[in-house]
Amino acid sequence: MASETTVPPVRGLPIAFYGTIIHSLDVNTLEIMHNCLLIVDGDGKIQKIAKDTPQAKINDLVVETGYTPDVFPVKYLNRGDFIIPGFVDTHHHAPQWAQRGMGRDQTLLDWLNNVTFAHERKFEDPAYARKMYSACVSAGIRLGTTAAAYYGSLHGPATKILADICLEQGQRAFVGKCNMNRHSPDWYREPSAQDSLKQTQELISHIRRIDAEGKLVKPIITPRFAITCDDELLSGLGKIAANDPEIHIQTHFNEAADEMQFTRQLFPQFKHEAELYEHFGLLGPKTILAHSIFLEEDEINHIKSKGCGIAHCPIATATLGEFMMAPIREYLRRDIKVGLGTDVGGGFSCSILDAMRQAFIISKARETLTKGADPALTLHEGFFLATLGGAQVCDIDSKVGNFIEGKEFDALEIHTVDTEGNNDIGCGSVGIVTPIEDDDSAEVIFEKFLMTGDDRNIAKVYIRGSSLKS
Ligand SMILES: O=c1[nH]c(=O)c2nc[nH]c2[nH]1
Repeated sequence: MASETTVPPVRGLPIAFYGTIIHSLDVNTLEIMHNCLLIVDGDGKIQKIAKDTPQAKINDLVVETGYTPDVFPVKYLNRGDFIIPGFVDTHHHAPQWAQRGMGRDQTLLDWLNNVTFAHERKFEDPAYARKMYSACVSAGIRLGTTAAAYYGSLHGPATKILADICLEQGQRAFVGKCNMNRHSPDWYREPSAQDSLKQTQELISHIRRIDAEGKLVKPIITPRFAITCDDELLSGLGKIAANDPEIHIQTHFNEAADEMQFTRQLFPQFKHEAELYEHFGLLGPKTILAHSIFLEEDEINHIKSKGCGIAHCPIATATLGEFMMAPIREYLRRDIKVGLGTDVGGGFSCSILDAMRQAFIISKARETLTKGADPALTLHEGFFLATLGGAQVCDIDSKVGNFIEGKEFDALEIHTVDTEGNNDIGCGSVGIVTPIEDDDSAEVIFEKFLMTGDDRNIAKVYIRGSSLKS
């Protein structure tokens, strides 16, 4: 009998780093910790952070923390190397991994009908699902995504496989199957609301069986959007959420002109989408709203009062259908939670670094359009969205997102200089990151990585203290 997937054990042994550690304390505050000793305990939790520690003091601190220096592994980071928190992808369609960027010239609803549904249908085959999802999850880890909110296809069995794979590979994940019982081709539609709800309950039970404490993988209710869910289905999902305060929810929200028009036609009784999803009990502090482009004033107040988070997906919204720009500056001004999403496969890239760079471009365009009223995102803000902001949107910021003693160590070890001290050769282990020069400060090196680095610079990926990329 095949054994069931279980939570991989944590490393079991402590590890420590000494060098430059960089993280966000909040949206406005980037902290660069120099000569920092960071100790991770055997359970994968950050046990000690000691900034500005002279090298000669390391042994004393190791002893103070309860370890024996002779046998304690301290990893000394070279100049050009640093540690940052892992990236959080707040919006990712795993079954679209092999169709990224296809059909960009179409409007959203045409793209779903002409490109996407046919592709997602392939996930009725569990063997295909296993092959694609394994590749998709390992690519995300390689690119530094330590946590992701995944939409599966409509298939319960394939989505269980996605959850299994996240657990097997050790990625932190929210996994949901798409609920959709209308307004899609009959060959890609659930037969009834009852069937969709049953498959959802079974998926939730499966995930809670393989990861009972939700250490890595958690279920997430995933009404694809109101167009594909009838009233009975939306009410049933709202009831599941009402009876399960721990459950997360994700959906698409105010994302395109054709989508908004059709939604209004289907639900004329609601003044906007916020009222619609609220009516069905689907808005709360654990709800992730993808896109959120065209919100009315009242709607913004609504989602703020409910504590919802926004998955900003600037690649998809700028390249699929019309060019659209979510009002991110306004959301940040109002203290609404915002993170970044790759939106694979409306988004062509599965890299959060790419999503961050595109967020800079979109925010520049908005700054110009608003004549400076909505200033463009700063580098620090972009990095915050990619890390702590994403963790807030997924409601896991008490566990991960930055380096605070007691949090779990989800982190990336960045190298911008190879073992010979070179980085200007345009190839090899450090890729084509902008050359590091002798007088570059840690902040300059960090900016060079954010703006020009790629997965070759992500030398190690740690989730709960275990290294997943070697
Ligand atoms: O970017 C998107 N991708 C999708 O698969 C989808 N479905 C509904 N709305 C959507 N938007």
